Order: sequence, then C-alpha cells, then structure tokens
Amino acid sequence: MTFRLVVLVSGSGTLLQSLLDAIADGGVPAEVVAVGADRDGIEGLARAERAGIPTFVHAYAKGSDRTDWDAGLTELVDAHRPDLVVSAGFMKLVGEQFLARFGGRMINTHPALLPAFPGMHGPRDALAYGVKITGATVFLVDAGVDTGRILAQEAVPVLDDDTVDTLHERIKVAERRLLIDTVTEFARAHRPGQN
Ligand SMILES: Nc1nc2c(c(=O)[nH]1)N[C@@H](CN(C=O)c1ccc(C(=O)N[C@@H](CCC(=O)O)C(=O)O)cc1)CN2
Ligand SMILES: NCC(=O)N[C@@H]1O[C@H](COP(=O)([O-])[O-])[C@@H](O)[C@H]1O
Repeated sequence: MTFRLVVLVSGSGTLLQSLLDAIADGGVPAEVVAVGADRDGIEGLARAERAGIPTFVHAYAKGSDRTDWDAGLTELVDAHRPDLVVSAGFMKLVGEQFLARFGGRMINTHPALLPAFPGMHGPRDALAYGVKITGATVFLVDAGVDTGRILAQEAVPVLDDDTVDTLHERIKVAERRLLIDTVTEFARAHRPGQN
C-alpha cells in the first residue's frame, strides 16, 4: 500500500522538488498524491504540475473568517486521504479543525534551530541576532507557532560574509536531507516489515 503524502507550499518549492526526486530515485517509499498552496502562480505548483501531480489552491482573503479558511483547507487536504501532510515552505498557520484531523501526522520544516528564531523569517532573524550556528528543524505541527515536538535537527554554520539568501540556501541543503529522512521514517513505520 502506498504511503500517501499531501505537500503544502507557498513559494519556489525546492523542498518539494527534493522530495519528488528522492521518491523517483526509489529512496523514499511514498507517493505525493497532491500539492496544495495558499496562493496561485508559484513555482511550487508549477513543479507539481510538471510532475503530473494534482494541485489545489486555497487562498485566504484578508479580513475573511479564518475558521472557514481552516475548514476549507481541511476538506481539500482530506479529499486526497493523506497518511502524512508535509508543510514545505507553507506560510499559513493551520488551525483547530485542521489539527483535529491531521494532528500527529503533519510535519513542517523550519529554517532555524528551534526553539530559536520561530516564525516566517528564520534566516533573517538568525543573521540579525549574530549567531554563528543556526540550522534546520523538522517537527510535528501543533497549535502553536513552531512549538511542536522536534523530530530532527541539523546545525548549519553562519559565515562572516553571509547574506540572508546565502545563509537560507545553505540551510535548505540541510532541510532537504532532514525532510527526506523524516518522511522515509514515517513511511517505514507505516509499513512494518516491508522495507
Ligand atoms: N499551527 C501551525 N501551523 C503551521 C506551523 C506551526 O508551527 N503551527 N508551521 C508552519 C510554517 N511556519 C514556519 O515554520 C509559519 C508559517 C506562517 C506563519 C505566520 O505567521 N503566518 C501568518 C501570515 C502569513 C502570510 O503572510 O501569508 C498567518 O498564517 O496568518 C508563521 C510560521 C506551517 N503552519
Ligand atoms: N516558517 C516556515 C518557513 O520559513 N519555511 C521555509 O520556507 C522555505 C521554502 O523553500 P522552498 O519554497 O524553496 O521549498 C524553506 O526554507 C522552509 O523551511
């Protein structure tokens, strides 16, 4: 039985791509059955379309009811019957309804060594603080902002001449490794004796 992944993205989707490549290479016993986004016109969705993977967009209109948005996202994701939801650069917080359905089986990758530098700007905040070591974290999503149980972490050095972009790119190399390893572990645990 296939281990079904729904991946949520908001941007360029390089983490999604690394997962797709690892699956295609036979390194991850899972399938991406859908890719969802909170905005249209992003490279993350184009990557999914090129790979022939169904996509959906569920945008949040500023000022509208966030609970309704969360319920809509829950149904859109649930329609694809995921075993695991992967937030790979998804820039929206999921709420109560989403977590009632997918709590314990939604992971997120974050570009900092949590609990340091949570939120939307991990690399920028680490650079501004002046730390010499930052990193990547994969964790189980809960109701807080980047407070869920940590599953894997990797340290990444900050270099003297780093910009936010050069630092973020170095962190993404670590994030890709952690994400592939974590998804593989989930998929293996789901199919005991078959891997
Ligand atoms: N309930 C949770 N949802 C999500 C988490 C989480 O830890 N708990 N992690 C994220 C990803 N994330 C960082 O890792 C993150 C994403 C978004 C935000 C945020 O403050 N978003 C705002 C505005 C976003 C926008 O500009 O569109 C919002 O959602 O209103 C913080 C951290 C995945 N979801
Ligand atoms: N707080 C969430 C957050 O900062 N997410 C980050 O967005 C990037 C997405 O890259 P990608 O679009 O190239 O895959 C990744 O670094 C991911 O950790």
